[in-house]
Amino acid sequence: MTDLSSTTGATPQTHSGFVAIVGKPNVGKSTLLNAFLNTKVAPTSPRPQTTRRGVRGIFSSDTHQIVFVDTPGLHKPKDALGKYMNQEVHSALADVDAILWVVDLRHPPGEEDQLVARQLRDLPKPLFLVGNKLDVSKYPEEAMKLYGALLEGRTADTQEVMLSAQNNTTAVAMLREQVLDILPENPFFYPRGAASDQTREMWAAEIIREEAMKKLRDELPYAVATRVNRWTEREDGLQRIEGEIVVEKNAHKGMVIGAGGKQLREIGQAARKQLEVFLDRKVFLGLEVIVINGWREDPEALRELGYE
Ligand SMILES: Nc1nc2c(ncn2[C@@H]2O[C@H](COP(=O)(O)OP(=O)(O)OP(=O)(O)O)[C@@H](O)[C@H]2O)c(=O)[nH]1
Repeated sequence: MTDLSSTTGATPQTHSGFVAIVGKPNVGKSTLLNAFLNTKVAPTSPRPQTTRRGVRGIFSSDTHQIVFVDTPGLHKPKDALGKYMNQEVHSALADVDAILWVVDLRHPPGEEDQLVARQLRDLPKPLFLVGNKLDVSKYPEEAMKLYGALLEGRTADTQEVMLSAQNNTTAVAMLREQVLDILPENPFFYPRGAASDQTREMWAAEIIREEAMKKLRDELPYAVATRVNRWTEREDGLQRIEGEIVVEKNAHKGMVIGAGGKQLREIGQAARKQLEVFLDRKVFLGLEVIVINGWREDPEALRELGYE
């Protein structure tokens, strides 16, 4: 990056743009986003399809701003929620200036990667193929070649990077620099200090959902949504947050609450701990489980829960 302002005396030109992070579920997209920003704006969990909304994370330097659009993992949809998630990916790709395609170097490409590659091959936008989980991959170079081959014939700018989003802050910072370098000349889209466009309530609800998804078994993790309805701050700094875990059937309610309320308590404790770390404040977290029948197939309920 060259800053001409010191030699010309002109106001420094700003560069900014939207960059989508795409890839199949569970490859580490949200982990990479959080690493780019050195903070937690997106939920991560060992379960695929944790991310449901195109969360935006924002990184700003003096002259450059990247607005990251973290997308849900592209997959074959099974229900209206799944369709919503895939649409989020399509619209993210149409609106961005560059794309980061994250792949898991532990495995060769599968059907879902081919699905992603098909969407990316003819897209006339700069692309970074990011081979992630380098720390735990046995044959990273071989895997990377196979992923690269899926893009054969692509004419737009394509760069390849292998790294570990979880453990390699230097490589992540270098990739961020490469992305900054290709941003078009634009005014900043967000204030310099902003890290995300989510409200604090949406952010907290996603942390609660992350903890719920980690604890729940079988299909249940995908049948829960979360929201935060009240957030008040006491004079001594205590944050009082009241949230709901939404399930789609009465029968699921007890499964989330667990015997004697044990499981709900554990979800609440884990979420509260995370919230306290990130807010650096004491948190009281009240959690309730409510039923909205068949919410995953109900457009109105999906809207109400913020999936629109
Ligand atoms: N060993 C290792 N694990 C990683 C790395 N990056 C991510 N993970 C783990 O991979 C899992 C999935 O990470 P996420 O960031 O939630 O993946 P995602 O692609 O956003 O997943 P979806 O929300 O399903 O689309 C988590 O358990 C992460 O801790 C890495 O570089 N190395």
